[in-house]
Amino acid sequence: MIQIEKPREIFQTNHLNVWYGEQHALKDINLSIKEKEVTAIIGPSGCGKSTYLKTLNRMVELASNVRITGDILYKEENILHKKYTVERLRTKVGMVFQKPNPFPKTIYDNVAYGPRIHGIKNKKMLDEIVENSLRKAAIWDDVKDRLQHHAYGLSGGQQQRLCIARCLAIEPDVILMDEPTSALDPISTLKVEELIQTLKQNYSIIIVTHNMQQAARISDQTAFFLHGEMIECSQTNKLFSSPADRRTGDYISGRFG
Ligand SMILES: Nc1ncnc2c1ncn2[C@@H]1O[C@H](COP(=O)(O)OP(=O)(O)OP(=O)(O)O)[C@@H](O)[C@H]1O
Repeated sequence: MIQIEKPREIFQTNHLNVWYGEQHALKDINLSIKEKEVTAIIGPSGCGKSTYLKTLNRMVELASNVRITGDILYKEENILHKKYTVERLRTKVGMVFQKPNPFPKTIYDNVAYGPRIHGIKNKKMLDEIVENSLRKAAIWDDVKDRLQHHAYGLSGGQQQRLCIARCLAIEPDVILMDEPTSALDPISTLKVEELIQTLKQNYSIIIVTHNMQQAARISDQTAFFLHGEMIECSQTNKLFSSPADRRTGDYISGRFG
């Protein structure tokens, strides 16, 4: 008998609550993120999408007066446990932001930055990591003859793929993407979407997007958030064709948000 392997869960959030002071930004979120799939988080402005993403790499802790309850299991270990260090987490969970944010350095040094921090000094090894990461981010051909040029000389779309290469250089398992194409033109957007489709063969990707067509095009499962609650999460085809909750239907058909 042929056994079809089900995707494993890489992240599991159980009864997750986040407050910024009095503001209850995430309310009892129970969500499983599957390995080597693309999970899209959608919902209107202020519903808690970015907060959820930033909780997964504990960036949310940078906000003042933040309080978190519940569990976040990454490969079955609770990352909110005080023994789990942020440094350890960030080697496994990389992040790409809305606006491309290369460091004010050369293209090479941007990608080599993470590996150098982790103690890799050997030039040949760094050269290999830089080339492989740029290839995986589908930008090697654009930059291979100008690795020592400043990253700011690249177009916005190229800068975003460079930031993805920088993230891949630390060999993460998970890539968090917070509206990664919202500052890009349609052609660059298409390239990044194609890249996401390729990357999911090896990485688990969680993407926050305002663009519902984008969620429908590139994700396997979609979660809809509203006022800090997760209203529903299901296979993307199902969520967009027959949502279980009326509020999801209203949002995806443009009745609000
Ligand atoms: N650092 C912070 N301090 C206080 N409140 C915050 C902070 N960050 C976010 N919030 C509040 O938490 C709620 C959720 O914000 P969040 O940024 O997660 O929403 P979002 O769905 O990502 O919104 P958008 O689509 O506009 O980016 C909002 O009410 C927001 O004002």
